[in-house]
Amino acid sequence: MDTGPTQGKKQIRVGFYDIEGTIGKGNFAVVKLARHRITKTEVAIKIIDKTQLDPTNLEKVYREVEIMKQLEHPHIVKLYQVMETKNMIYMVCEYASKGEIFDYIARYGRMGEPRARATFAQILSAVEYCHVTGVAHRDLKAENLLLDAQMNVKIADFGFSNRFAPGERLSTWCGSPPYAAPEVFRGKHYAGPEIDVWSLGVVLYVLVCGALPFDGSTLQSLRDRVLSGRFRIPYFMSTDCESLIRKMLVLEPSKRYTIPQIKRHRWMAGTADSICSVIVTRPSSSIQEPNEQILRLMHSLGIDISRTRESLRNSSYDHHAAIYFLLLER
Ligand SMILES: CC1(C)C(=O)N([C@H]2C=Cc3c(O)cccc32)c2nc(Nc3ccccc3)ncc21
Repeated sequence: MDTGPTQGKKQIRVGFYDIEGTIGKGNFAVVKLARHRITKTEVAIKIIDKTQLDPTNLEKVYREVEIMKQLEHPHIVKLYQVMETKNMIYMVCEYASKGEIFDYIARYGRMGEPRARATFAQILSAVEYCHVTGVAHRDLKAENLLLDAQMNVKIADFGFSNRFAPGERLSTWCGSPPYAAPEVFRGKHYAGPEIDVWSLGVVLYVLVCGALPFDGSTLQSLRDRVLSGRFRIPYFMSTDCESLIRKMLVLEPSKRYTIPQIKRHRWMAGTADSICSVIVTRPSSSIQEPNEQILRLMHSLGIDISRTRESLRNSSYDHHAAIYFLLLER
């Protein structure tokens, strides 16, 4: 019994993690703030009760895990470890301590365009990386864009994401209505990236205006607004910003800007040199070429690094991998 600083209050533990609080609750999942007992790093653990899920939603959870295992980018929440029991799945993830961009804007109001540009460039590099990796997020919205302690963007919640392949069409209705593309409202089939671009257009509008471009008191009135493709441009929005948003919120998917076109737009000028654009062209990862310095540090902690190498190679996402990723973070 740990009678240390908690003065006898029972520390709840999951694996090597001490639970410290609750960050959020979903219908079949709860997200807890926790701390790794060895590295003392804060993490966010998404705890899913499998017994509450029907086979379709269970399949979606496993797909989310598989997709998150594949993604490694500075502006995407990192998955460190997966633990599974008969009834539960525990996804140990990077903790974005400053919460949702949505709440940040609700509290501090719209961002000035320079701030919005820097934030949007981070979001864009993460989404481009997903598309290059063959993944469409499909639920991009201000509520899923988190901020870490350094105010960097961390995209969360790949619950709706899916792989897309050129030529293949997806059809599931997903995402949040104010961010959903017209073709999704029309129940049309779509490839994937172009509905993320529409949502990015809505996100950029929200960052700059602090309000949604399309809204409505009923789903029907919202749908009509989206399908009209008309939205208000406030007096304070620059013409360059308006021009970019109008190229993303295009009704016809084939005429909508692609991410490379967005990056070249004059409103985005000056963000191309950010580190992330380098990573997209060469998606190297610390999984394929483990960081030898971290392995040496683990060895000095008495941790078996041959087990760690094997765990990284097999994408086991077990305790060894978690310690490696957590030490890499610092
Ligand atoms: C594991 C993971 C990725 C996750 O599933 N959530 C949940 C939980 C709350 C929530 C939300 O409010 C919006 C999106 C995702 C989520 C996380 N929340 C955080 N930070 C946070 C901090 C203060 C407020 C909200 C979120 N970091 C990592 C995650």
